[in-house]
Amino acid sequence: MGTKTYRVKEIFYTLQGEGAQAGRPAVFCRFSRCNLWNGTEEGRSAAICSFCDTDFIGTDGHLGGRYTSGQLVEIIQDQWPGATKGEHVQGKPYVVCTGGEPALQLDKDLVLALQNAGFEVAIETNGTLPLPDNIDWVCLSPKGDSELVVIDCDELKLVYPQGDALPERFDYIRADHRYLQPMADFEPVVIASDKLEGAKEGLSVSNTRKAVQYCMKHPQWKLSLQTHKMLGIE
Ligand SMILES: C[S@@+](CC[C@H](N)C(=O)[O-])C[C@H]1O[C@@H](n2cnc3c(N)ncnc32)[C@H](O)[C@@H]1O
Ligand SMILES: Nc1nc2[nH]cc(C(=O)O)c2c(=O)[nH]1
Ligand code: SF4
Ligand SMILES: [Mg+2]
Repeated sequence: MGTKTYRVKEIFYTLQGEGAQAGRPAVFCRFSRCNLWNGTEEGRSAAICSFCDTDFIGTDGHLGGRYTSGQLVEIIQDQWPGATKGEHVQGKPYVVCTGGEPALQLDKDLVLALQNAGFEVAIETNGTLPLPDNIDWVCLSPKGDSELVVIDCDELKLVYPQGDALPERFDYIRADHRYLQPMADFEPVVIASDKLEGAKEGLSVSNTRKAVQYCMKHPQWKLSLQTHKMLGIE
């Protein structure tokens, strides 16, 4: 029996840009592959999730590769200031498992290994696959008409507007926070970023307006802006 390896697109240290933890320093571990889109532009129109803003194919990004649990934990720990250098670790180390769809690969053992290394473990998931039950923070982001198996979460973060996934459809989901996140435009309109020239997508004025209006009419929903895109950070 071979040792299990995880396929990772990229690993980077930044601020969580979205939702209830926005502004919090975090290591992002972006797992390769998704079950709702094959990741190619040709495949986009036929995908269940057709508006994805992320390249999650392969293992060729920053610190990407195929890793055992031990290797992955070490690389993630290395990104946290001071964590492996015997210095005082400030703040609770925080890792966000994302992708692609991280639930295709993330398991209980890896979550536990990250926790044993001192990390609080978060996931960004589309909610169509079962999750390990020891994750500390679950951000559920439903897509189109896909069927959810995750119905309980810390935050529900719905990309808006989605014709097949109107907010009312998720009244039954238990969540401590409910966010609408404007769907990003693939022609960037306004972003206060020095990377504007190379940007493929950014904030959409009209989707943001629609989300603001919806939240003000239905105040159980709050607005989530992708602040990292405004800041020009990863
Ligand atoms: C790239 S996904 C990866 C994690 C997981 N597959 C999911 O969909 O939640 C990370 C987050 O970005 C959001 N997202 C993806 N494309 C977006 C877009 N065009 N505009 C706004 N948010 C988007 C997703 O809804 C999700 O909350
Ligand atoms: N800064 C930053 N915050 C994020 N929150 C969720 C992200 C994701 O792609 O999962 C993301 C991301 O890619 N960058
Ligand atoms: S489910 Fe998540 S990773 Fe997959 S295509 Fe949609 S936004 Fe992208
Ligand atoms: Mg992102």
